[in-house]
Amino acid sequence: MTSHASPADEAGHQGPDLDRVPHVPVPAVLALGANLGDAAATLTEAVRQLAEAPGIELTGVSPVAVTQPVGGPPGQPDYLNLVLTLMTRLSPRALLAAGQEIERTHHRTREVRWGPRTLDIDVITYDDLTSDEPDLTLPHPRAHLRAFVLTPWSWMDPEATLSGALVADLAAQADDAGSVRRLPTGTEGPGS
Ligand SMILES: Nc1ncnc2c1ncn2[C@@H]1O[C@H](COP(=O)(O)OP(=O)(O)OP(=O)(O)O)[C@@H](O)[C@H]1O
Ligand SMILES: Nc1nc2c(c(=O)[nH]1)N=C(CO)CN2
Repeated sequence: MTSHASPADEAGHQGPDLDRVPHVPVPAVLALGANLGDAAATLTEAVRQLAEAPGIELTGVSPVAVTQPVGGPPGQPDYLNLVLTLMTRLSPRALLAAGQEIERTHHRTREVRWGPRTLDIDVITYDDLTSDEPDLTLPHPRAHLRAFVLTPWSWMDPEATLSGALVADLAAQADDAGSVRRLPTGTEGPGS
């Protein structure tokens, strides 16, 4: 565990320093989603890009989930989702930026909130850091409600916890629990 607290600023606001580079690698969890183009190929490539990114060492790749879209415009294709665990020497914001850079290489655009996308990479947790900053809220503010994140995470690590709760329990309680299924074995995908 590392301390990320920064001194209170002039307004008395105290928050984590999201640009702080850790002294030792810290654990983090990322969630990936894709529902445009060849989503399986995109996820495979994105996992490879993250594995090769400086300052990131992947420690786990979940099986791929086929998930019905949550929110956003109607008529979107199903998503493929997966979760990665890693150790990183990057600061929280640098880890977010690394994911966003990879999104850009897959021509990710941001037009409609929760609209279809070639690739989305969310930072779910970074060490034990909590942040209310709009550009990087930690843990991810909606992850605990999303079976499309929680279920593949629990497949990979049945003991995983998020903010003190068992991820598998949160997955079972999520509104979208019934619309997440495992990509059939033998299908192309980074977790297969
Ligand atoms: N934990 C986080 N992981 C990724 N982005 C975050 C996080 N916290 C805040 N953000 C900010 O959210 C902004 C919008 O991100 P994005 O376009 O990926 O949202 P979304 O995937 O459509 O929706 P959601 O945030 O519900 O997953 C980003 O510019 C980013 O700075
Ligand atoms: N099934 C599914 N639904 C979503 C997803 C996603 O990755 N999978 N991402 C969203 C915004 O991040 C909104 N809705």
